[in-house]
Amino acid sequence: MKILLFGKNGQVGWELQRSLAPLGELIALSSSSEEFCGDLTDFAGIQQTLRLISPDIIVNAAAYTAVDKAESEPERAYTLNAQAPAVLAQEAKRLNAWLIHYSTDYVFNGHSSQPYLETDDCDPLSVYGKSKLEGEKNILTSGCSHLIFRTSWVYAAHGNNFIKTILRLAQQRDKLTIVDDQVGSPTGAELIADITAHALRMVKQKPEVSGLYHLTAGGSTSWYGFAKFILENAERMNYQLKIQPAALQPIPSSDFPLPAKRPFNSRLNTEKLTKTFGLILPSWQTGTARTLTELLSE
Ligand SMILES: NC(=O)C1=CN([C@@H]2O[C@H](COP(=O)(O)OP(=O)(O)OC[C@H]3O[C@@H](n4cnc5c(N)ncnc54)[C@H](OP(=O)(O)O)[C@@H]3O)[C@@H](O)[C@H]2O)C=CC1
Ligand SMILES: Cc1cn([C@H]2C[C@H](O)[C@@H](COP(=O)(O)OP(=O)(O)O[C@H]3O[C@@H](C)C(=O)[C@@H](O)[C@H]3O)O2)c(=O)[nH]c1=O
Ligand SMILES: [Mg+2]
Repeated sequence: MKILLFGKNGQVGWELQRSLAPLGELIALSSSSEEFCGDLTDFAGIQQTLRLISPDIIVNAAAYTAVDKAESEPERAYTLNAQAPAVLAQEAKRLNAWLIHYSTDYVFNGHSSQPYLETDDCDPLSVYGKSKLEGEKNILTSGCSHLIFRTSWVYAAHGNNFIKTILRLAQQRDKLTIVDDQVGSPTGAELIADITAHALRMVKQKPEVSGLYHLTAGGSTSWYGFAKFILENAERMNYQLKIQPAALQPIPSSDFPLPAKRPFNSRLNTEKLTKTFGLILPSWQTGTARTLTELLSE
């Protein structure tokens, strides 16, 4: 089995390099790869790469993920998040290959009080969310076999994320205010990569699993709850903090204006995933604690 991975240096891409390696021949590309074009803004180059390699499975971990910057750079966000997946899907269809892709909780408006189902209506509030939703639709309508995993609040030891931002700010600032009215599930890139590999072991025997799945860690919290958990663990691990966990200040989103609007409710219902693939999803605290150990014991 030949697997072609795009976006190998991102949070999820990095972990996929590890989790997909035992499944077959893995070719992992970044935007600056030299032997094959891995730049998803170069559609002709990507098409050529796919035709030369002719993979059985295409995994797309590359994306435009700068949520606020996307508001002023919509063309680039749409190129990477909507049009590039369409090119990958067309080629997957042609090659009879599977396309594995990732999407986001930000496709929802967050007005619901329940965790969102795959069948719930989408209504993204931001350019990032809109561009990701268009990417999903382009894959669905292409007719290729696919797995689209919608995940949320991704962190990892490798890459940039909320955990690293909070650890840095807690060493620099005297005061830290964190929004407490947006809730979701912080999800480790390790978990996403491991579940991707698990699912890929099944697709050959069960092609009917093709579809869209919500994939997050278990449980939920607010960004404030996430930050507090990070600092409590960091303190226990003797990480020098200028701000103690109890000094973090919960605030409403309205007190933290940003260019992009975020959903208040980002919780995703993951039953379709756990039932289809026979999985149990560990709590967000388990993965976060593990990543903190990895980061702070270096
Ligand atoms: N981060 C999050 O909180 C969440 C992410 N997701 C989704 O999960 C997926 C993985 O996200 P995550 O790992 O966090 O993303 P990262 O931001 O960590 O990585 C994105 C990767 O995309 C690559 N990339 C950017 N531009 C290009 C390009 N022109 N050609 C090829 N690659 C490019 C970057 O590589 P390079 O540096 O080489 O340009 C980078 O490695 C994405 O689909 C994202 O939308 C979903 C929910 C939450
Ligand atoms: C740094 C910081 C952030 N915040 C708030 C702002 C925002 O509402 C929330 C999270 O901030 P961030 O900018 O880190 O997160 P954001 O970029 O919105 O994260 C999103 O990324 C994309 C790619 C996704 O797909 C989503 O699932 C989600 O993970 O925390 C504070 O309240 N205080 C702070 O000091
Ligand atoms: Mg961000």
